[in-house]
Amino acid sequence: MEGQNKRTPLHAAAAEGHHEVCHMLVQAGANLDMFDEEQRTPLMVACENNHLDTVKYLLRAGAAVSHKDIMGFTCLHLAAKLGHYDIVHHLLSKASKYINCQDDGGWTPITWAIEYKHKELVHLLLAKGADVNIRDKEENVCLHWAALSGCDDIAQSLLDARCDLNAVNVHGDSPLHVAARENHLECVMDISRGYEAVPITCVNGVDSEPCPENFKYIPDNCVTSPLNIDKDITHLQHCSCTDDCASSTCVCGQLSLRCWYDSEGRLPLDFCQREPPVLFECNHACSCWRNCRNRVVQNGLRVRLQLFKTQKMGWGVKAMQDIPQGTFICEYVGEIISDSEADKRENDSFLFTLDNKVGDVHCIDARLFGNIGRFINHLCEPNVLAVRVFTMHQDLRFPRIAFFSSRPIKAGDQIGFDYGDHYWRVKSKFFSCHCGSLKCRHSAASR
Ligand SMILES: C[S@@+](CC[C@H](N)C(=O)[O-])C[C@H]1O[C@@H](n2cnc3c(N)ncnc32)[C@H](O)[C@@H]1O
Repeated sequence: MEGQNKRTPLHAAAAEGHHEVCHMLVQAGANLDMFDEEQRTPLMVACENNHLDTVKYLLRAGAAVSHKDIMGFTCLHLAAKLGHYDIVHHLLSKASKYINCQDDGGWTPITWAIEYKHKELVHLLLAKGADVNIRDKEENVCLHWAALSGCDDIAQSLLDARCDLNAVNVHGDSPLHVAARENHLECVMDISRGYEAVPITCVNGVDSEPCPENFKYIPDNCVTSPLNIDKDITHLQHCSCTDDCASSTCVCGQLSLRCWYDSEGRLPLDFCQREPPVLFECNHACSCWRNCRNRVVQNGLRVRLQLFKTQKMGWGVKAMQDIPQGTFICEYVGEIISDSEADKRENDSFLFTLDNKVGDVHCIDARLFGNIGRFINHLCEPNVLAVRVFTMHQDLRFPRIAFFSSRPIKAGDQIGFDYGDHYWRVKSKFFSCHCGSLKCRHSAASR
């Protein structure tokens, strides 16, 4: 029996959540999978109207989960779009294979959950294996939709699930283009503007301060006045290795005492943290290949980091993944200046001194030009240490400053190094340490 909109009595009972009536109708021979005008079945109608008991009953009675309506929506699409968490959860427990089913626009259930900002539902679908890189009819991936809806938590979860930040749709837009156009740059922004191999997001969950824009993100050190760094290739000490430079005969390894990197590019547990050796990586004068073992810092950032607003230390840097001890985190990049120039600069908050025993002292000033390293705060219980590294030049006055994890770091931990007692002797007149550690040595209370 069909009524208005070609709906059967079973559609009507399902729409109201009268599962006992549904049961009577099914017992009396009602067809479970009749379509209404929009090609929706009673199960779809129950899903749309969030009637969990009716959904459970109809599934037990044998209703099909796979049907699509005239838009190509399945039950999962309908429930995901409307944010019906329990219905989605139940459907997935019964028929998880439809999790990545596409509707006529090429959208999957998670796309709808993203567009309507159903955060918990997005997390559920991610946990159940939703594919975030499926392209819709316009070649958008999930991040495009997160950028459009402007939900930073969801964008972050999608990045963590390896959604492609560089995916380009048929209009030539990446998710960043979409976010920029919608004025939602705070949510999916890669503060490195694509200069790093992994995007660095920026999140402020503390106040309304926008992501810092008062500096230029640069991936390598720069100069603003001539410093005559010796980059003469004939001055480079180099190896003649034809293997992977893991052996003790590698000249570059010998310059560093030995090649410290293991096969994963990590420093070993016995690496001296109190006085780290200077590292000489292989360079373009060597005979080895670009992928030899003795090259890590020159390969750039590889771990996922986030710039975040701390409660009391301004901006800080957080790990977005577990990081084993000895892993290269990032470099401290900025403008290389002379010590005398550094003395003239009013703001010394971003200076890193390149002490050396060979000549004039220089500093890296990351105030105007810098990378993510400029946001790393002081921690009295640090989890990274600074190591001096030479890569494509060996002018001993200008080592690169590379941060390596000094202990295992958990996803979500703030990253920090020890600024040193000298720093705090000078700065304690103006402010005290807010690292929050029970072992804090520079807090107001510990003075
Ligand atoms: C290199 S910057 C680090 C990034 C900085 N938090 C920001 O928002 O740009 C150094 C400055 O951060 C702040 N800072 C870093 N560590 C701190 C700590 N443990 N306690 C208090 N302030 C800290 C101080 O203002 C310091 O001058």
